[in-house]
Amino acid sequence: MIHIEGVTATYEDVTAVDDVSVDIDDGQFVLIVGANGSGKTTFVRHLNALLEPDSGTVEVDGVDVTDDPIAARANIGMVFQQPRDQFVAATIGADVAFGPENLGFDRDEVDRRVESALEAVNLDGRENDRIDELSGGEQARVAIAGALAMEPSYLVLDEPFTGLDQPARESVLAQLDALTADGTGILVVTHDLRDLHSRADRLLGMHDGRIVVDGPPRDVADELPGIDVRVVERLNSRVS
Ligand SMILES: Nc1ncnc2c1ncn2[C@@H]1O[C@H](COP(=O)(O)OP(=O)(O)OP(=O)(O)O)[C@@H](O)[C@H]1O
Repeated sequence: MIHIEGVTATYEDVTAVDDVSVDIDDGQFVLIVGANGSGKTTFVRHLNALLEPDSGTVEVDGVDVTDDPIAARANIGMVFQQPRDQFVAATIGADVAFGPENLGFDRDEVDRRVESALEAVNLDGRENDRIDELSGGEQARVAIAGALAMEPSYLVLDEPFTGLDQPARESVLAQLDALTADGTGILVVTHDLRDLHSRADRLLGMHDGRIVVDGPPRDVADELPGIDVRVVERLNSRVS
């Protein structure tokens, strides 16, 4: 379980996350929505200690993530909005191997994880392809494979659909379905609820750094316009 208690995060005079407390159960599929600047990215970057809170704590399975950031990053994989920014190697295989290598696994275990992660995103056999020659959709899948190779309990994806065409979008959605079926917890930061609300167990809506909406997507649909989240399709019968 991820246990977040009283987390506040500021950038100089801006309070980006304001006293947030929330628990996220294992295997949950959670959407995190909110207007631009509501604090979503800052919030999720605390979950694996990429950012340290000014006050409050984040615990994963009872361990404070700032006490053991390496364990936190092994437990909570993160895929960023611009996958290009997170690649560390020139080829697919080297990039996906980087995380498990850093965790100190031996060659056989690294190879097994790379193979399994690439298979999961339908890029098996493409280890030697150059990342800069891939399409945007393929790059998104390499970024997901890089996170999967850590075999995390949770995968956090920040705006994973930005810039993806429909086939690439569907491929990422299929990937999320497979992970859900395997029991991996999924947290998706998104502006775009299309195809996602029916998959998610829970929606967290942020406004001015606080979580002000929390519930199953269908039950909270009519609270979304109040936090400037556009309801792009009918989420329940009361929304027009
Ligand atoms: N590196 C930074 N330095 C200063 N202020 C920042 C920084 N990053 C974010 N902020 C501010 O913190 C607040 C929350 O930003 P954050 O990016 O977390 O929100 P968001 O909901 O993810 O927004 P978006 O949907 O636009 O990505 C905003 O007011 C933003 O301007």
